[in-house]
Amino acid sequence: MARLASSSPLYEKVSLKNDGKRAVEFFILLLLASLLVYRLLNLDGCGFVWAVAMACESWFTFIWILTFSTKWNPIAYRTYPHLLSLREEREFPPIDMFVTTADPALEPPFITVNTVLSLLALDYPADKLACYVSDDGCSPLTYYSLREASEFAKSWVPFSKKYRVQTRAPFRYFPDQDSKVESSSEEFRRAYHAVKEEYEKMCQKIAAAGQKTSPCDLTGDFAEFSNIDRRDHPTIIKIIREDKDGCDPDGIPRLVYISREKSPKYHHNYKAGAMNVLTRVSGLLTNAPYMLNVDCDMFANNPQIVLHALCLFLGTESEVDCAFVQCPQKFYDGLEDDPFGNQMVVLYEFMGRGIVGLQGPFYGGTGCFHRRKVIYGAWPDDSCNRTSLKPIGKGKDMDMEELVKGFGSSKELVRSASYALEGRMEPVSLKGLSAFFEAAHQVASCAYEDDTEWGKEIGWMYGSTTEDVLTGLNIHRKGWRSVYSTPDPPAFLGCAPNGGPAAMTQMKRWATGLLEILVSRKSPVYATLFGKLQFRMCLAYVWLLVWALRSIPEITYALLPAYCIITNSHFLPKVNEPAMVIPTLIFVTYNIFTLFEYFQVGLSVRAWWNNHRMQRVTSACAWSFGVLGVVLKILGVSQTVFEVTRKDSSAPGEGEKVPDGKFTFDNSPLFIPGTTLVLVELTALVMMVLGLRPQAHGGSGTGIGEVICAVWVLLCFSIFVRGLLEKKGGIPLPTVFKSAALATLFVHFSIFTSRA
Ligand SMILES: O=c1ccn([C@@H]2O[C@H](COP(=O)(O)OP(=O)(O)O[C@H]3O[C@H](CO)[C@@H](O)[C@H](O)[C@H]3O)[C@@H](O)[C@H]2O)c(=O)[nH]1
Ligand SMILES: [Mn+2]
Repeated sequence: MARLASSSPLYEKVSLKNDGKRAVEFFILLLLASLLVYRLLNLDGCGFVWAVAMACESWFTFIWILTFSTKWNPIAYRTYPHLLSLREEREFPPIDMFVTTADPALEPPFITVNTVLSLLALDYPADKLACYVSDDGCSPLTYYSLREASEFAKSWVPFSKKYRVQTRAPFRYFPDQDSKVESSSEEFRRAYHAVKEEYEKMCQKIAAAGQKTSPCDLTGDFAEFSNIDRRDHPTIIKIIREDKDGCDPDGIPRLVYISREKSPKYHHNYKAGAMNVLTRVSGLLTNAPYMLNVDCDMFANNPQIVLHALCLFLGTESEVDCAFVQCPQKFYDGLEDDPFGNQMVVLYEFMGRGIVGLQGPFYGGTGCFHRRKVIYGAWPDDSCNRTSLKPIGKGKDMDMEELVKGFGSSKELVRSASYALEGRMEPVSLKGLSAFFEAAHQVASCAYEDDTEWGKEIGWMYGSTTEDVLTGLNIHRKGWRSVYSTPDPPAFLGCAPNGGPAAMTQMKRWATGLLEILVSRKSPVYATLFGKLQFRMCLAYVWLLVWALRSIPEITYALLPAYCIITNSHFLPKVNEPAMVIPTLIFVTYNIFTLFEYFQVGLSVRAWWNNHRMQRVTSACAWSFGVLGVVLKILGVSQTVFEVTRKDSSAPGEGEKVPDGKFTFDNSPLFIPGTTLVLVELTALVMMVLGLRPQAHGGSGTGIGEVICAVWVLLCFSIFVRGLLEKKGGIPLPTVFKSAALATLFVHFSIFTSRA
């Protein structure tokens, strides 16, 4: 495709480096180093506590080095889609859009429908778009809802394009617009009320269908859903909307529903498995060179997002610079001051942009545009074969036999894959829909991937519950770079889980999946040694993949003040020692510095504090179970699982929502570490106040430092203190008892070791 004259580039790359911040970060690094030196110099006679503290602090220094390196050169991309709009429509490449959903109860079809509607209404020639929905829940309600949505799209798509609606997910658009509409033109008002009425009808139908055991009679078009077991059923593929008369750029994109075959005999590999089926089925029908994928709750919030992404794909000098375009995950209905610390704004802004300045953003699983050929395992053109794995897709010398080995036995799929790898844009010409159905059922079956490269070298990678990071890493390993797109308004918005069990479970899954990658053969260390992953990119990946491991030193360090108070010893210098300056400075500088970062992106002190303390809670409670999960997997005791996050439905009449920012507890063992920590610190402080402690050895008893630290830990875990006191919504008694038992053990252990 011809590129525009270089005088009007489609995008710009801007460096956001900030020398002041670099200096402070370096200063903190120096402080950490001097603390370690101080510990080393005073090793004699200090014993166990000293060594433990030093080990933890070495780890924190290591993490800081990773952070420091990653944040060094933050980058932003600015894209100019209006320049792209000047081009002829026929120059625009086709895009396949994938939506995954897995459970109609945790992910209400109403939400999926809104996401799909927002995609169908994107500002892009409709005949170049196709939307594929994968339903791992095999739910007739989801299918029913999508059919209704497709009907409604007939009014919604032209309406939103004609009036340049910004938010094209109706459930977000209408409530927001109601107050403004009365001051608009007569014509708009009429159109608005008409389309709103249709929308409400659709909602009512979906809600009514959701109330019944099955949404309608499971006959006719629905017959395949009757008596179905979602864990054991044949493939269901439905073309909800096809492109009958060929090209109509002003029409409505194609919409396809897929529920892949499931069988207890085959592991379905969760989302990665679903994505691979979507890739194959779409390869047969449309075979677009670019693929957008979103989670079912991540609606398109910027209707121009495809154009923004194409600015990057088409504007980069060489393909190697842009394997995929990732948009950051942002959330709608974000609670004020981020009480659960899961909006990740600051994380994306500084760490995220820093990574963008390295080899490009990690793949985040949603809001991402991929090149199909990269997903098909292609290497950048100039690459030499540095690993034992054969590079696929080297243009002319493509070997048919190799392709069948990689892509499986479907002739149609192999042909379409060879087109994609060669960069030819046409889809395979299947003779009519029945030929398509036959081939599509074949590639969506459980057994299709046997003895192929799917999940290993082709498609979304298997073996981690964070398949996104693993898949992205495998792309970066080949030397590809990726690009970040942050248009205004934000490209996609999704829903962040509420605080409590849902958020903790999600964090546990992430930590587990990330650690699975670190200990696997696909780890970034190998990728740097034997592949083309850049060294500092490797450090950035390590920073992410060690999330779970960070829980161990963090819990240990949080226990140290309690241990010292109980045993009347110390792990910090005394107030009268000059060395006390070092930990004090670290504490003060670090906190002021991070606070400043929150101010930089316009957030409040409260948001900073919430994130800081929730980080400690997540680490102690969720990440620690990530370590446990992976250890059990390595020992062969149990497998890791992908537990789907509950999405709160804003569907009208779907019951009450509780977005009051209150952290809730349940019986899950995830809450035991936090409860135990709180009980231990409290016990220590009480023992100190009541004078129940042993005499200090030679005047080296607990100092003020340890007491401040214990109080700080209690402040960080204050939701647990509250949870202990509250009857309703507090920590369940069984959890309290288990934690109390652990806390008692710890106190006895401490006293025992100090006597020994
Ligand atoms: O067996 C499964 C399990 C999940 N999903 C889909 O995967 C997506 C993500 O699931 P969710 O429960 O929302 O997980 P999150 O933790 O919110 O997802 C984040 O983290 C995942 C990796 O852990 C990535 O895959 C996601 O893209 C990213 O948004 C959803 O659309 C699900 O429908 C499936 O299709 N099949
Ligand atoms: Mn999600």
